[in-house]
Amino acid sequence: MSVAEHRSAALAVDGLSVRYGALKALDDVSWSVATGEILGIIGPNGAGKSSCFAAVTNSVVHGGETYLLGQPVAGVPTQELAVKGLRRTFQQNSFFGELTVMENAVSVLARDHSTAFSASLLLPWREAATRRAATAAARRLLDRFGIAALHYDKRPGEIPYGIQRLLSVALAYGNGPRVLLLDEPAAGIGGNDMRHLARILLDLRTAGLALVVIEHHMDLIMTVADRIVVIEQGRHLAEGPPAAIQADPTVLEAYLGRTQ
Ligand SMILES: Nc1ncnc2c1ncn2[C@@H]1O[C@H](COP(=O)(O)OP(=O)(O)OP(=O)(O)O)[C@@H](O)[C@H]1O
Repeated sequence: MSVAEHRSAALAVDGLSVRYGALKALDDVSWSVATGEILGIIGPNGAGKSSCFAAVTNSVVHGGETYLLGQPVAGVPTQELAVKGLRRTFQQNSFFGELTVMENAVSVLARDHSTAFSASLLLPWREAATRRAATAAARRLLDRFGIAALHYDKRPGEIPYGIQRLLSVALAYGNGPRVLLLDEPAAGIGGNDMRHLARILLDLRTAGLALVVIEHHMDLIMTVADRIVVIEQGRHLAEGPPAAIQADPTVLEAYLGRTQ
């Protein structure tokens, strides 16, 4: 990968390697995503896709370098990366199960705002105004992800599963990162929920977010991604636009062919 590519990408990873004991889960994998682009990452179960996200967010020991908005960030703690604009979701839904949907949204926005915003939540004379502002911001966040008001006062476990998946993405998005990594956002959903998710991903792209999406649902990823990286057994197998990937004999042999 050239120096120019590092500088122009929203996120670039160069030579990522991850080992779990004797297992080489990821071996010298490189890719990048630009602002306003959706990069899809596909590959068979256990190929090393989630390990990519773990390495990029510095939550696992790894080799290689990561550049966020042109700056090397390999040693930056995960929480600090989130503040710098790199956030992720996990395969499992992730929210506070005892809080309502609205309270979950308010709490991530309080986390993402400045410490002054969070501190002001504790000052009694500013509390009412701050809470109103926080609730209004949380409504805007939930609305952006198509989460209807009828769900606001429920706990996440009480809302339909498709909406739970969107809530996980909304909470990771918070006050708006520069790069969002989504690990199988469509896991366990289908039909209208999938179409809804696709629309939201395209809207986020239009708004200038860089998105990296790991996905097993080929319909979804081939529809929304601008470019696809294929990983197999920890290695970068292929890369290109969806149509080229779908027609690539190596990919068909290694991955897509097995699902047909
Ligand atoms: N914490 C861990 N400790 C040991 N081995 C792990 C760990 N996490 C992942 N692995 C192994 O590393 C390999 C890559 O796993 P990874 O989860 O990155 O693959 P994946 O492509 O995301 O798979 P899937 O599509 O099934 O989620 C697999 O063999 C997996 O069993």
